Parts: sequence; C-alpha cells; structure tokens
Amino acid sequence: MMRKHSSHIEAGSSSCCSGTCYCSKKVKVTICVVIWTVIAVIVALILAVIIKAATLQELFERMELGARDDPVFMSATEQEILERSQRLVDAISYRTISFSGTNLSLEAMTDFGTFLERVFPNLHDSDFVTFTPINTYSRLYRIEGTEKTLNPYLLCAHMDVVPEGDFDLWTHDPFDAGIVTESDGQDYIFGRGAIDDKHAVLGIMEALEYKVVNKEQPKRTFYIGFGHDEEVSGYLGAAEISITLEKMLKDNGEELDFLLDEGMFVVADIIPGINVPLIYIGVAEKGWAVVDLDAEGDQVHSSTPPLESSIGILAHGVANMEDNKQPSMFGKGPEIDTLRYAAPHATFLLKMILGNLWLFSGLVSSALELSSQTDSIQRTTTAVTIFNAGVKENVVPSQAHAVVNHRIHPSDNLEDVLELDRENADRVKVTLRDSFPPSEVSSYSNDVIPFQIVVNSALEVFPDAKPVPGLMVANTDTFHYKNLTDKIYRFTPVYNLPEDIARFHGIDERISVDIYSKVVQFYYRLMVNADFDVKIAPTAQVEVKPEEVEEFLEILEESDYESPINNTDSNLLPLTKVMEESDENSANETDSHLMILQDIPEEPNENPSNETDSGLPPSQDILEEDFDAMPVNETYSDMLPLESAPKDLDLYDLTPEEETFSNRTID
Ligand SMILES: CCCCCCCC/C=C\CCCCCCCC(=O)N[C@@H](CC(C)C)C(=O)O
Repeated sequence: MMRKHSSHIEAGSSSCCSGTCYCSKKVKVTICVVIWTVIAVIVALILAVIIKAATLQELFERMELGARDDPVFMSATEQEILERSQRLVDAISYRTISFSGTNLSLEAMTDFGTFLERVFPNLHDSDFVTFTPINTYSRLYRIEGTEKTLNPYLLCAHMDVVPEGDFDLWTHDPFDAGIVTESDGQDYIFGRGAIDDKHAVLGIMEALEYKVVNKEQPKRTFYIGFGHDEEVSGYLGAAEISITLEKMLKDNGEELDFLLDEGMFVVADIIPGINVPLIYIGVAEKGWAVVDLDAEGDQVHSSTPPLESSIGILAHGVANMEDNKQPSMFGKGPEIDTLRYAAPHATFLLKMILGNLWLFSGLVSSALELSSQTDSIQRTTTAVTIFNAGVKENVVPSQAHAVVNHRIHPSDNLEDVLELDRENADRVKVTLRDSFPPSEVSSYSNDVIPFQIVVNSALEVFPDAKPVPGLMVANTDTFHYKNLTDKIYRFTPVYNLPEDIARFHGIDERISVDIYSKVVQFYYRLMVNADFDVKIAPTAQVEVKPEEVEEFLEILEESDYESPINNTDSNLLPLTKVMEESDENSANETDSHLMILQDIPEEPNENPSNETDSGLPPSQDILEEDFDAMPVNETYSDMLPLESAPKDLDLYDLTPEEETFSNRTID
C-alpha cells in the first residue's frame, strides 16, 4: 500500500494534486477547475474592491448658492468677538435649569428673557421683527422678509439647561466661570449650556441683531422658536410654539419650508481612518422610551439574607440588558449614508471597506460597536439611568426599582425593544412609562435646497470639513414641529472631538471662543443663504423701476386705458392697484396668469448673481422674448395658483400689452 502510494506520487507529481491522491483524471481536472475558479473569483473580488475604493466619488455635490468663493461674514474684530463671547458668558450665568416637567426654574427663565431683550435691543425694537411670548417663557419671533414669501423657515434652540450634576467634578463653576484659557492655549467659555444650547440661542440673536443694526432685512421671512423646557421634553415650550406657529403660517398663507434645530455637530477623529472633520447633519432622530423595572423579594433582617434579594434580581436583569444589547440595525437607517458620504475621505484601506459595504457591512458593524458613541448610530441604545432600593443598612428591601431610557433606532420598533427587555429581565416587572417614535428621515439629496443651505453655511465656516447626513442619536424639540415640515435638520457647528461629546450633560461643558465665533457666523450665513430660495406669493407687490413706470403709462395711453394710478414717484406698484374688477374676464385672466406661472422652467436658478438686491431678476433683462430663458428659481412651480390668492385681489381686463407687462414683472 505504501509502495503503491509512493509510486503514484512520482507518476503524478506534475498534476495539481501533486500526485498525492488517487483521483481519476476527470476528477483532478474538475478539482483544478474549481480551485482556479475560486482563485479567479477571489482575485476578481479583490480587484473589484480595489477599483471601487480607487474610484469612490464624493456623494455630496455642493450647489452654488451665490457666494461660494467669497462669502461675506459679519464683521468680527477682536473686540466684537470678545463682546459676543461675554454675552454668552452672561447668558450661562442664568440658572435656567429644567429638573423635571413640574420643576422648571421659571424665575431664572423670566430673567433670561429680560436679559435677551436688554442685550439685543435693536432686534426687539425692529419694524420687521415681531416677538410673541409663548406660554409666558418660550419665545417666538417672526422676521418679516422684504418679499411676501411663501416658504419661510424656522430656526430653533432652547433656553433651558440640565443640572450641573456633580459640582465638585467641574474644573470651573458651571454658572460663573467666564472665559478661561486652558492648557491648550485656547480661550473657552465654560459652563452649563455652552454647547447645549445657549450657544445657539445667543448665536441666532447675535446674527439677527447684526442684520437689524446693519439694515439687512432678509428677503425671505423666517421664524425663530426658543423653547423653555426642551430638557424635559418640550411639552410646555416647543409644543406650544408649534401650535401658535401653525396658526401664524396659516394666517399668512405660508408653508414652513424647513427647520433647523440643535442636534449633531462637526466631529473629528471619531472613526479611525477618516482624517477630516465631518459636518454631521442629523437628518433623522431616534425615538425615545422610558421603561420602569421593578423587582420584588422578601424584606428580612440583613443577618439572614434571602438567596436572592430584590436588588440582586433587578441587578441581574439590568446586567443582562447591558450584555445583550438591542440588535444592530446597521444598513437600515441613515447611518449607512454617514459612512458612504465619509468614505471618499478615508485612508485607502478604509475606503476599500467603506466603499464595499455590500461585502463588509458585518465587519463595519462590529467596528462601530467598539465605541459607545459610534455604536449609538446603529442600534437602539439602553441606558440605565436610575436605580433605587433600600432604606437602611441592616434591612433587606422588598422592592427595587430602576429606570431604563432607550433611544430607538428608526428601523427598530418599540414592541421588539420591550420584548427583548422582558427576555433580559425575566424576573422583573417591565412597564413602559413613556415613549415617542423615531422621526421620519428628511431628504438630503443634492437637489434639496434647504439641505444645501444648511450644509453650505456650515462649509463656509468649516471649509475643510466634509458633510455627512446621519442619525441624531439623542432628542430635540423637533418632535413637536413634525407636522409643520418634512425637512427637519439637526445641527449646530460646534467642533467636537470624541472626548468633547461627553461634555453634553456632562462635566466641564465648554465652547472655545473661536468656535463660538463660527457659530455666530454660521447663523448669519444661513440667514443670507436662505434668501437664495425665496418663493414669492403671486400677490406680492411688483417692484418696478421709474423708467418702467413711464413705459407702462405709455402703453396705457396707447391703449386708451385710463390709468387709476398716479403714484409714479413710488417704485412699488402694487398689483392690486393696476387691476380693476371684471368678473367675467377674471376667469380668463386667471388662466393666463397660471399659464405663465406653469410655463416657467422648474430648474433651480443657475445664475442667482443676476438677481437684484430685492431678489427679483433685473427687470430690464426680462424682455418678452427672453421670458422663457429667464433665470428663475424652481420655486415658481410651487407658487400658489391665483385661485388661492386673497379674495380682494381683483383681476382686471388687460390688453395683451398690459398683460405682458404685468406678467413679466411678477417674480
Ligand atoms: C460616524 C459618526 C458617529 C457620530 C457619533 C456621535 C455620537 C453623538 C453622541 C452624543 C450626542 C449628544 C447630543 C446632545 C443633544 C442634547 C439635546 C438633549 O439633551 N435633548 C434631550 C431631549 C429629551 C427629549 C429630554 C435628550 O435627552 O436627548
């Protein structure tokens, strides 16, 4: 047998089996084919992975909003930066702490409101800013645009803060630290609220105050909503702001285009292998659930402890919950696009992995799990936040109670989450106390102008960072506004390293003077960039140059029309004034107006620099023959049809020339 084997080895040494087996030639050929096929597939896969990595394209394409290369910022001398920082320091000194839904610091909140009015006097006094107190403490502002806009937006922030926690762990007083120079040589504004969320309240106010002082009334109307109880779910603040705002929008014939609230931030060094900071925009938000856990046991003398106490039973349940996490949903929510958008900026090795998630998603999910911060984007999280039991050191208590706070991934559902809780804590009573579902995902494709406005504004202050959409892993007031718009973004341009993220609700919350200055500039640029997409009501006043008025009057004269207008000094020609009633003709006129509105191409304005200051295209450029080619915002297609114009808008009998004239000037 041994001999036979060795002779076979000699005879078959050139075969692919190296002559070590007794296979027939046919089997050998088959094995060879299989082996080579496997090798070929592996080589092809490796090649595909490498090619994919080498050809990764940037997914975010920046839309020109008008001032890309040379954005004009607020003036920011050293003195101005210092004064702005000092105002944030002062804001932090108000202890506007929300302890619970029924324990808010209302006196401090009243004082904080007075403080805002004192340090931003011009905006509170402005003709185009209207302030409405909501539920006494929350604040809603309407900033009237120069145009009668149909698509205002909302900037949100909240004025309350969480308690400081363990005061002794803070390096500086959480409400009275001022500006501190740290060992890295940077100046920081320290204190509770520095990044959550008084930087946003003050940043928005600074930008608006600046615009008011410099007579930069925006073209586009917008709203500002500052809640006073966000940290305890916003039912008294944002929820009420939302109700009032809905009514205001309705009364003004407006629809909220988008809203921007706090949320995610600029984050660096969060994923090893991605060496650029990421502008992480929260395009969706996790759901929320609060679960009570109750265990029971015998109450006995501590000298004869039971085999299992209520505390032991509860502790086991809680430990199981931490060990058997809720399942990963990687690939089923916005987290996959966070990585896909970041991939082109990764090292080549990481590009091979992130560029080929179809192959490596398991690996990536395991890697995300290594840090609690990155893990939070891929699953429902479980945090044990309260654990209570016992009254005396020698009494074994009969009851133990804990509270778990889940943040629910958008692809998960509450029933499944609770089922796993009950499996993990099988000898514990598990009761759902409170919950709300995850949000919808707001659109972030490249043609979504609100997304572009937010990202462009962030890029203007952080030009080297790369935008990525993603999941907001905590919660905001936006839940209360979800009926008002489907474009909800959660972001402020605070710059965080992973260790800084722990400062939210943690110890030594702070923002550098430099970054705070960027926060202010971000809101200012956002107010400017938002003017790019002004959708103007068809009933808006028409802005006409004096020479055009003359031309108009000539046309009227030629057509024997007796003009009711004598106000040639005014360069504002209200449409309603040039229209006289004609009931039978109004239907036709409506059609003709509608036809013009519908004929206008839907592409976004390629050349917004052609706009005049008022946002209208220069009227001398809008000759009749040019009408089709006129650069317009896509917004025209969304204009209200004239049927929905206010009832007092009378349509009059126009000659063809008049009609041309009046139509061409409607913007
Ligand atoms: C690949 C990139 C991974 C990025 C991971 C980022 C991890 C972020 C971690 C923490 C985010 C902190 C966000 C702080 C939000 C503060 C707002 C807040 O506290 N809201 C309350 C609202 C609640 C309804 C009372 C909350 O508890 O969420």
